[in-house]
Order: sequence, then structure tokens, then C-alpha cells
Amino acid sequence: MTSRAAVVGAGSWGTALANLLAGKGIDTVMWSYEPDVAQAINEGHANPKYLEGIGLAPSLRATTDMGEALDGADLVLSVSPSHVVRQVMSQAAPFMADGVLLVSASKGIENDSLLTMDGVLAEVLPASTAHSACFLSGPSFALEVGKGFPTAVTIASKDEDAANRAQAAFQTSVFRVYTSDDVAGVELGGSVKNVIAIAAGVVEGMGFGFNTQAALITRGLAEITRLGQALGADPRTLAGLAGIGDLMLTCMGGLSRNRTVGVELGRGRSLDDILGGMVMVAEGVKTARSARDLAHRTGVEMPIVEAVHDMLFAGLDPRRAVEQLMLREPKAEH
Ligand SMILES: NC(=O)c1ccc[n+]([C@@H]2O[C@H](COP(=O)([O-])OP(=O)(O)OC[C@H]3O[C@@H](n4cnc5c(N)ncnc54)[C@H](O)[C@@H]3O)[C@@H](O)[C@H]2O)c1
Ligand SMILES: O=P(O)(O)OC[C@H](O)CO
Repeated sequence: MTSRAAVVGAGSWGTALANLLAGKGIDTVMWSYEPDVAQAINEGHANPKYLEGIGLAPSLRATTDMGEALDGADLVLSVSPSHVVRQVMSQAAPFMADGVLLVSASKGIENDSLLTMDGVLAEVLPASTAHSACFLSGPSFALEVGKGFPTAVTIASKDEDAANRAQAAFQTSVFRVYTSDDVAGVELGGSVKNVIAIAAGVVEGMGFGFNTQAALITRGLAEITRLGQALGADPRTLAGLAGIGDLMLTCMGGLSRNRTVGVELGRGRSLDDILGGMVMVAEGVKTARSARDLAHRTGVEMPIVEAVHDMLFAGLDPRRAVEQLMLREPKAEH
């Protein structure tokens, strides 16, 4: 049973999950990159920068000292933006005790290495810790978890006992946790849906309607499933919470940062301008590069991912992108 948790990352998701653990009576300490965030959590029991309007458990503490955050922890939650996970968890590794339960809740594919977080963590953590690592994903806006809205997620691990322990640590009456042994499916579903959500936002920003959204979500899932299968994922995972579940939430939910980036792109704003005005991370932007590169490497056709990449990084006009997708060579659906 988990008695002491360290949450490495004090953004929206780290704060919501740390608050959930602390609310269960687990002694929980967060590591924050930003001193003002740690101060707000310790003194105001709130994180207004990343989780506005949510009061936090008074027992929840935060520090910028990694050793202090990890001291005595039997569960470590890695929940930084994916492009800094390698660096942050390398810093955390020397403070992690043998046999610690490592849970990762970040969603993304690293540029260049093209690794999802399981691959990144395997390179920076001891083999035994990485082998039993768990990956939490599914349709879960931090703000709604913070408000206690009923939510369901999947935790995948190659180690069944570790998955069961992580399930027990996070399960509450409003946070239902399923287990899975399909790490690849859970990781790829959670990462590539962010790229499709940017496309869904573009469609919204251009003023199109439900027909276009439904087509995009369905064909987006086909791309995710094709890539997943090429990389060893179980297609049933992609038909579950970490696949279609999270894809629907992120493509349709107004709280999504990725969808918001797309809406603004569709309205004609430049990427630099959009990102310059955002405090939080939109993982789909960097993952668009990685997903496109993975598609090329595996020979998997991913035209929506390709279009998002080109709108973000190659100046493709959204109107032209839609036209190109609609006028691809006619084909059978499956
Ligand atoms: N927010 C959500 O609703 C949600 C839900 C599920 C999964 N996730 C995933 O959780 C991960 C974390 O996202 P978030 O939403 O909590 O982040 P966020 O955008 O709310 O906050 C960004 C965090 O990154 C930190 N940071 C910035 N630069 C850093 C650096 N150089 N080194 C270390 N830390 C740095 C900031 O201090 C802050 O804690 C992402 O992979 C995201 O996809 C988020
Ligand atoms: O706000 P987004 O787009 O980063 O999505 C957050 C979560 O991944 C939803 O499950």
C-alpha cells in the first residue's frame, strides 16, 4: 500500500493527481520547477497558475528540492511536459529508492529519439524500476479531476503486480482506474491524439461543423490504430479509454490546450503568436514532428498527422490542408 508519494511536476496534471493522492490520506510531496508555484501550494493551498479555482488538500506540500520531494517515497509520479521528462527524471533518478513504484502520466513522443515516455524512462532509470513502470492515460482534463467530476483512466504496465498497486493508489469513488498490459497502446494513444486534436481545433476555427469533426475523429483514430499496430499495440486499447476515449475528449472538449492551438491556427494566427500567449503546454505541437517521423520510419500512412505537421512547421494554409485531405485518392474505408 502506498503511504508516501512524490509527484515530480507541478503543472495542471501533477497538481490534480497530487491532490487526489493527498485527499486519500497519502503523504504527498510535489517537486516544482518553479519556486512561486511551490510557495503558492505551501502557503495558499492552491496552484492558481496551473489549476485555477481548485483548493488543494492542506496536507499537500511542494518543494523545488528534488531530494526532499523524493525522500522516503514508495510511489513516484512523473508528470512533466514530455520534452523535459528525460532531463527531470535524470535529476530524480539518484533519489529514487529500490523497489519504488514509478507511474508516468505525461503524454508525448520525444523529438529525434521518437520514444514515448516508457522508452525515455528506460534510458534514465535503473532497469528494475523502468521494467515495472506504469503509464496512466485516458480522457482526463486536470481541472475536471480537480473538481471531482467522475473520470475513468487506464494504467498500463508490463508488470501486472505494479499495475495493480498503481490502480489501488489512484482509485477513488470519482476516479476509476482500469489496468492494462499494453504499454505501447496506452502511450501512443495518449500522445498522437494530441496531434489529431490540433486538427479538430483547426476545423472548428475555420467554421466547419459536426460532419467534419466526426470524419476527422474517425479517420484520426484509423491513423492512430495503424501506427499503434505497426509498433506492437493492441487495437482494443485504441478502442478504449486511452484511444478513442481521450481522442473524443481532446477533439471535442473546450478545455483542451491542443484543440485551442488548432482553433487559433484555423482562425489564421501564427504558431509563434499562439504559443507566445500560452502558459501551459500543448504537447501535440512537438509530438506532430515525432508522429510524422514515426509514420515515415514505419511506412504508415498518416495524412492528418502529416497535414498538422505541415500547418505547424511548413506554412501549409489550413484551407489547402483540408482540400488536400478531401481530394486524396479515393479508396476503401478499411
Ligand atoms: N493538464 C491536463 O489536463 C493533462 C491531463 C492528462 C495528461 N496531461 C499531460 O501531463 C503532462 C504535464 O502537463 P501539465 O498539463 O501538467 O503541464 P502544464 O502545462 O500545466 O504545466 C507545465 C509544467 O511544466 C513545468 N516546466 C516548464 N519548463 C520546465 C523545465 N524546463 N523543466 C521542468 N519543468 C518545466 C512548469 O513548471 C509546469 O509545472 C503533459 O504531458 C500533458 O500532456 C495533462
Ligand atoms: O489540454 P490537452 O489538450 O493537453 O489535453 C489534456 C489531456 O490529455 C486530456 O486527457
